[in-house]
Amino acid sequence: MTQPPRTLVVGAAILRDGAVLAARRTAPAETAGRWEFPGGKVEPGESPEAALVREVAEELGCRIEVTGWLPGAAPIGDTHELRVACAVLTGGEPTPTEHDRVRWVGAAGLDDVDWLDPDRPFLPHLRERMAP
Ligand SMILES: Nc1nc2c([nH]c(=O)n2[C@H]2C[C@H](O)[C@@H](COP(=O)(O)OP(=O)(O)OP(=O)(O)O)O2)c(=O)[nH]1
Repeated sequence: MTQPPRTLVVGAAILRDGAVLAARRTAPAETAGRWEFPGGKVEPGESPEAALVREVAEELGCRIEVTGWLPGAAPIGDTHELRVACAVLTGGEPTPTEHDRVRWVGAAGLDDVDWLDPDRPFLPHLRERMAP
């Protein structure tokens, strides 16, 4: 039987000064305390880039510009999938409204962060983009 398409979740790897912004989730309980790329579900009729700009404005009160997508997509459970784009800040300073912490992580510290599992396959690609 054909499976229905997975709902796309997009995450923004916001890069500045050789570091990426990680955000710590507060809900739901299964994901609280784990770190992720800010973002969320793409709404019907919305482009992935527009979803990222919207979600980051909602979650962090700042503006970003998407600079390119990291390769691949990672399953989230049975129904969703994650794609991650690199982005740069174009206005404002990230101030979390839904996460309880944000932090800038350098390439050397990427593996030490307690990322959500679907985020991990993107880390080698991200490290390449962060190389000086
Ligand atoms: N935003 C984000 N979600 C991720 C990442 N990795 C990962 O597994 N997820 C999962 C967590 C959630 O189950 C799902 C995204 O849900 P969400 O709650 O952030 O999405 P949303 O803002 O559109 O929320 P909603 O109100 O529509 O539920 O994807 C990631 O790096 N960023």
